[in-house]
Amino acid sequence: MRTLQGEFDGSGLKIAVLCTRWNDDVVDRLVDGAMDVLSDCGVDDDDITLVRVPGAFELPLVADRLADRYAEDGGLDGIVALGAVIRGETPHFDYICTECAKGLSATALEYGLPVGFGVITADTAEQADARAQADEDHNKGAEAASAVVEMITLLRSIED
Ligand SMILES: Nc1c(NC[C@H](O)[C@H](O)[C@H](O)CO)[nH]c(=O)[nH]c1=O
Ligand SMILES: CC(=O)[C@@H](O)COP(=O)(O)O
Repeated sequence: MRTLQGEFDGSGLKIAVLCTRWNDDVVDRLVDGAMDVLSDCGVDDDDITLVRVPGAFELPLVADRLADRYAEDGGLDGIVALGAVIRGETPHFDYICTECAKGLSATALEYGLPVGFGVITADTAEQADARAQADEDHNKGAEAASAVVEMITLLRSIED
């Protein structure tokens, strides 16, 4: 039986980290978690581009624009999308979360580009805080970055 599995060797990879300004007290900790994982995987700091967008609703458009501009020429190997959407009084939360996830997934599929979904969707600030801890097992940014590196290497193994 043949098994295909990604690795966590990020040497030479070019990664874009997208993050929101909304809830930056949480999101900045997701960025820290993602950067720590990318560094641990051997991604060169000079090969990481950090892009800040207003909110989670804007993540897909910027992800799509980056993919369209850089994915084809080898200028981008993966995207880590980070945000924190915290439910309020109205259904606004649902629309933001749905469109954010749908849009990021559409870009991944359209360009064959790994996009890590590091967007916390929480009912309370406490839930969001619990998913942005320094411990990478409790940090959605670390989780998303790890998934991107693994997916890039897995997809390359399929192409071989
Ligand atoms: N409430 C949250 C938002 N709302 C803003 C939207 O994402 C968007 O920027 C606005 O609707 C303008 O288009 N964004 C978050 O990332 N997190 C939230 O909790
Ligand atoms: C998730 C959001 O958009 C947040 O701003 C909640 O806003 P609202 O209380 O108006 O639903």
